[in-house]
Formats: sequence, C-alpha cells, structure tokens
Amino acid sequence: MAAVAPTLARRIARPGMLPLCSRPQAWGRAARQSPGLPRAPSLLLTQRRAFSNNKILVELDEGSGIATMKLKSPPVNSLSLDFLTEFCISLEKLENNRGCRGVIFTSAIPKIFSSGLDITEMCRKSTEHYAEFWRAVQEMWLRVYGSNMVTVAAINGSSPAGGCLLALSCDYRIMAENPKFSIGLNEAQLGIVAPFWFKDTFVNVVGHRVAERSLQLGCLHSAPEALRIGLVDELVPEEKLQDKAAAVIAQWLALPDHARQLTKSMMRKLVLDRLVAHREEDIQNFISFITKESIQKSLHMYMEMLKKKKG
Ligand SMILES: CCCCC/C=C\CCCC/C=C/C(=O)SCCNC(=O)CCNC(=O)[C@H](O)C(C)(C)COP(=O)(O)OP(=O)(O)OC[C@H]1O[C@@H](n2cnc3c(N)ncnc32)[C@H](O)[C@@H]1OP(=O)(O)O
Repeated sequence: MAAVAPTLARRIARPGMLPLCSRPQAWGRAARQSPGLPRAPSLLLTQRRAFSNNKILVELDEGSGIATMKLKSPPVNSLSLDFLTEFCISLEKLENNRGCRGVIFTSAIPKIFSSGLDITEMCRKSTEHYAEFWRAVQEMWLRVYGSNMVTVAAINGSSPAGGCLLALSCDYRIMAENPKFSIGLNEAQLGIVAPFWFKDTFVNVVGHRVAERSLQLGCLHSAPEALRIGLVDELVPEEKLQDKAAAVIAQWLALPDHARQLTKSMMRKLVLDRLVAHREEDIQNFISFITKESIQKSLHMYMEMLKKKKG
C-alpha cells in the first residue's frame, strides 16, 4: 500500500484529472441490494473478509453487509495526507462492493478516536503540499458525507476538530460513556477557523445556536455534554460500543435502500453541492489562510503547548 498511496494522493491532487468524488454518490447512484428482513449480525453464520493498509483495518461481514473501518495510525490517528489517502482507498473499495451496505468507523488506538487533521501537514509546507493536503481533506468529507451506505461512528476516544468532522459526517454517532473523552470542533482554540463545510455539517447535526456558541469558543465537549447538545446520539459502555453500532446499522438497513438513500441525499445535497461547486476556491482560501505568518505562529505555539503538557 505504501507504493500505491502517493500515486492516489497525486490523483486526488491533480486539478486536470477527475477527482475520486466526481463519481455520483448518494445523489444519483443506483440503490444497493436490500437483503429483505433485518437480521442481527451476531446471529449470522457468515464469512468475514478483511483487508488492511498501513493505517486502516477493514473487516467486512458478508452476511450482514456491514464493514468496520478501524483507524490505526499511532500515536493519535491524526489525519495526515497518507492517512487520508489510505482512508479514501479503503472507503472506495467498500463503496464499489455491492455486498457492503453499512460501515462502522472506529479506532484501534486506545482512548483516541482521531486527533483531527495532522497539524504538521499545515506547518511550513509548500503551496503545492497545502493544495494536495486540503484536496484530500475535502475528499474524505465528500466521500463520507455523500456515502450511499449507512455510516455509524463508534467513537471510542477523544475526537477533536477533523476527528469530530468524520463523526459528524456519519448517519449516527455512538460514543463510549467515558467523561474523559471529548469531542468538538475546537479550531478556534488553535487560532484557526473551521471552514464553511465543517460548520454546515455541524449545524445540520446540532442546530445553529449550539453550533455558533461551540464554534466561537472552540469547545471540546465531554461525552455526557456531547449527548446533551445532540452532538452524539447515544452513549454506551465502551465494551458494548461495537455491538451497539452493528445493531444500529442493522436497524437502518431494514428500510428499503432507495428510500433511505434518496432521503439522505435530499437532506445533504445542498451542503455537498456547495463544496463541489467551490472546491478550487476553497483550496485557495485554505492556502491564503494557512500561509499567513500569524496563523503559522499560532499552530507552532499550539504544538509547543501539546509537547509541554506531555513533559
Ligand atoms: C475564513 C476562511 C477560513 C478557511 C480556513 C481554512 C482552514 C483552516 C482550518 C483547518 C481545520 C483544522 C482542523 C483540525 O483538525 S486541526 C487539529 C486539531 N486537533 C487538536 O487540537 C488535537 C490536539 N491533540 C490533543 O489534544 C491530544 O494530542 C490528544 C488527541 C487528546 C491525545 O492526547 P495524549 O494521548 O495525551 O497524546 P499527546 O498529546 O501526548 O500526543 C501524542 C503525540 O501526537 C502529537 N499530536 C497530537 N495531535 C496531533 C495532531 N492533530 N497533529 C499532529 N500531531 C499531533 C503530539 O504532538 C504528540 O507528539 P510527540 O510525541 O512528538 O510529542
């Protein structure tokens, strides 16, 4: 996979080529096969298929059509360019497999779901690098938010900023009921700003007032508070998280696919179309913003603060 990743990264980045997400997804794609009656995944005698790359483990239960994508990029599952590339490759494989109808995103790293965008990718890099990185961030969001599959985030650890975005892009969020785990779009605390499509995704989940307050203050919400404001849909003991996620997906898959998919598309289309229509402009905005000396200083100070906290 290491050899494949840079090739795909270039493919995502090259403006002349079709981006991966130019394939129609939740909008305008044929419905997946409906297996009929809902079946509890744990009761099935089925075959499991697994594949993995350096950073993501994927397991597909062929009986239930439910896959699990386990993020395993130590130390903190930060969303680097390589990670995002491998993530999109894995998700595309599942999208192309008509037997796969639902995906659970979870983490293989104890206590951390994802620490968000890899800050080092945004520090003192070339303009070309920033463009490639930001296109990959957009790609991840377009793929997850626009997926035809049922998507559930099983949030088994803290999930700031980009990690929170991944969870927000799913159809349903279940978090481990550990008050030490936190989640939120904390960009303001880093001295940076969540782009409009992060904000729109957040607003669509928690509503305008809660989102505005939380974004302005760069809040990281504890698991109980995240439940209270509707940022996550339920809390369960950590050991029950994966079973609960599979049960939720089975419930959603009990509905006819075409009805669920068209409804999802209707709810999300405006927000998705807005980024698709302004993708290049959004990349240019990111570059102008991130190359400001004051922003570079803020990111540097934040990284120093993380190091100090450790030592
Ligand atoms: C007006 C138009 C505006 C347009 C604007 C356009 C764009 C700008 C917006 C960009 C959007 C940004 C989104 C993001 O996701 S930014 C990232 C936000 N993430 C965070 O704030 C999380 C920071 N990390 C933590 O809080 C903690 O590390 C933790 C995740 C809670 C884990 O804590 P712990 O287990 O104690 O681990 P350590 O803190 O010791 O960390 C281990 C090592 O990992 C490094 N680390 C952590 N997070 C990141 C990261 N996100 N990126 C890169 N590296 C990270 C940390 O420094 C440690 O490294 P070391 O071992 O070398 O010291």
